[in-house]
Amino acid sequence: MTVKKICCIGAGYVGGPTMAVIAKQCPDIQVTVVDLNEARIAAWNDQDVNKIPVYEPGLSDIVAEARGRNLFFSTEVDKAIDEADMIFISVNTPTKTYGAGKGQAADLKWIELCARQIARVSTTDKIVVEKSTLPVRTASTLRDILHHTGNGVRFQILSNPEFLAEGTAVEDLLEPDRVLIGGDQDEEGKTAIEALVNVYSRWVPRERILTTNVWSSELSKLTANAFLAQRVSSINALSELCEHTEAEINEVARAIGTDSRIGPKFLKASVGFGGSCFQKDILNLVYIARSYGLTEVADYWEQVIIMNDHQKKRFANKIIRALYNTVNGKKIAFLGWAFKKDTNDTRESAAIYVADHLLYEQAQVAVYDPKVVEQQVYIDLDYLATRSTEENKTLVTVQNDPYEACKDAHAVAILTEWDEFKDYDWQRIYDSMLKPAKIFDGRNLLDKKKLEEIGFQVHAIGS
Ligand SMILES: NC(=O)C1=CN([C@@H]2O[C@H](COP(=O)(O)OP(=O)(O)OC[C@H]3O[C@@H](n4cnc5c(N)ncnc54)[C@H](O)[C@@H]3O)[C@@H](O)[C@H]2O)C=CC1
Ligand SMILES: O=C(O)[C@H]1O[C@H](OP(=O)(O)OP(=O)(O)OC[C@H]2O[C@@H](n3ccc(=O)[nH]c3=O)[C@H](O)[C@@H]2O)[C@H](O)[C@@H](O)[C@@H]1O
Repeated sequence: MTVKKICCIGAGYVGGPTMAVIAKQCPDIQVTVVDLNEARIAAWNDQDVNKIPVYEPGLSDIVAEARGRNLFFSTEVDKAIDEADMIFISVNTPTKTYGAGKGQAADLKWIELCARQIARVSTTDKIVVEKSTLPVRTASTLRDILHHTGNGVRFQILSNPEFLAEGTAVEDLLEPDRVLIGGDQDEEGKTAIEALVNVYSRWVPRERILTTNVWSSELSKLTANAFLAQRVSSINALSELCEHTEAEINEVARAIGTDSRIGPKFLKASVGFGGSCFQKDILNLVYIARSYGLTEVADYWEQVIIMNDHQKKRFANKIIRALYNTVNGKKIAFLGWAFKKDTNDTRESAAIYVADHLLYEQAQVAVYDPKVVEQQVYIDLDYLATRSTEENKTLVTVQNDPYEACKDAHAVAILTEWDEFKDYDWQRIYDSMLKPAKIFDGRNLLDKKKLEEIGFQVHAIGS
């Protein structure tokens, strides 16, 4: 079967970039990305491609090339579903905030709504692809809904989890380590798998396209994120030990990373991992394991989250301690608010939690981030519901100029590893700060020796 029309439900950080790349690489396939969020679709359609809602290096060029040719963004969900022969579901699957599984299980409300909508409007056979990250066995729910329409339309369900990382989405999509496709192992299932393999194989070497049964594919996505996050928590755990023993975490990371069995990636100690997925997916894994009565398995993975929470809190406490145990009324400049560099995404960013902890102690926080807009900072803090919106507005300012953010500050904290921070005029920043001027480098980004020569007191992670 040759795919001619693709519909993707969900125009977010995954749906937008993945579909833009499919459209770029497959000019003969019409790709329509739909979303209920009108403002988001309007932004994807903005004449000025620099105003698309997801900031990713290289993405605006791809959108400019394909949009209007074979890439479309629309709010007409029913129409796009009915016209497509392959439908990707790429909607959000956040942690449940209510009811059974609150705080751990994935909220599959939006997934189920999509399945019901597909069941309701489809008049021709479809391949439905799980692109969202889902608990293992979700395909059985989709199957139950889609196979009981009674209108004779046939559906095949595939799992095709996405492994892109934000900030490098375009290169990850153009040159993925692997593409994973899970499907039923009968004839119809294999035909559906092959149809999707044929889309990716236009640009991904065939040997990098792995095919499995649906359940392995669903579980592999949660597992990959759990392993990656576990590495960060492992190195962060040791960063604390380094701070007590004069060992240097960067040196330890290099020493272990050169062992080819361990490998050098994902060993950067930090203020803690953030992002929309690591925490949510591990909590989901923990919940699934518990639901099967696997207490030891659940406890094992939960520790990754416990360690991460500890690291964020530890960083905030370190600032408070170094500022003589009181930050009340003291200005602390935050360089970075996004959860990592090269993205405007702030979901679960460590910066939010560090700020919240300092605000609890009545600090004055001045935030500068090259890509995060002012309103987002307040939305993130208000979401925690720790204090009133007015109080957040009083205690936190958002600056467009990093030098302004650092002026008259008692301390500067690096929360995101934006490259530009390395090139700032640190002498100028030092001169404008209160003394002793302190830097808390939550990313081990800056040149500690140079800063100390200027006169800063530098506190790095694991050093
Ligand atoms: N953000 C990332 O880097 C990655 C995310 N994922 C997974 O991909 C999924 C999507 O994540 P994001 O793109 O970050 O989420 P997002 O929140 O940026 O985008 C989801 C979009 O789906 C839309 N939506 C929800 N229900 C809808 C419906 N019934 N009809 C039409 N539109 C609907 C929302 O309005 C929203 O714009 C999640 O399951 C996530 O775990 C997987 C890999 C990477
Ligand atoms: O499912 C997802 O959403 C995605 O989650 C992560 O991607 P992402 O969260 O975008 O970014 P990462 O590069 O993984 O970074 C996650 C967090 O860990 C932190 N990190 C990462 C690496 C490291 O060595 N140290 C460290 O603190 C980052 O600063 C960031 O806060 C995975 O890397 C992707 O493969 C996956 O598709």
